[in-house]
Amino acid sequence: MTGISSLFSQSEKPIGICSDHAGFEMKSYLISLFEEKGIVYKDFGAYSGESSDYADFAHPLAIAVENGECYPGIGLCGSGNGINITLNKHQGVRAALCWTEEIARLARAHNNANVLVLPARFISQEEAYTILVRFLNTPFEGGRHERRIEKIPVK
Ligand SMILES: O=C(CO)[C@H](O)[C@H](O)[C@H](O)COP(=O)(O)O
Repeated sequence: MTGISSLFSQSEKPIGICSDHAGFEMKSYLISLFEEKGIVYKDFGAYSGESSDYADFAHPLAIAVENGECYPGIGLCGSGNGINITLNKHQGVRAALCWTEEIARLARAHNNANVLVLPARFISQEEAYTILVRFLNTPFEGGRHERRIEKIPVK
């Protein structure tokens, strides 16, 4: 598997990233990796570990992914559910809550997920790194999965 930096060089857009307070520490860890590897990103908050509301950060990230400003997105909260539910209110977002490398692979290969959501209170930093690298390095398979994702938006 190739690493974060080699994959990201294929994207012309910054990674968009957000969390609430529960995901702040893990977001900071991922941002430190981006900075170390020269990966361009845009941080949509939270900007501290002080108690906050995930929707305040998830909506701006979702809009940035929808309008093409950022790709892919990464969202983090305690369980991942609050951020994930909010992101998926946006028609142009396919956010996938991933807690294993295999689920991350399937989120890209089958669902063409454009936002990775991590449950920060339930995985280690090492697991987050592995999940993220797998997500970034897996292409969408298309075929039958294309037909299925085309049926997702509410008409
Ligand atoms: O929205 C969530 C659960 O669905 C997130 O995990 C939040 O981070 C969590 O609810 C925050 O909980 P806290 O007790 O306010 O820290």
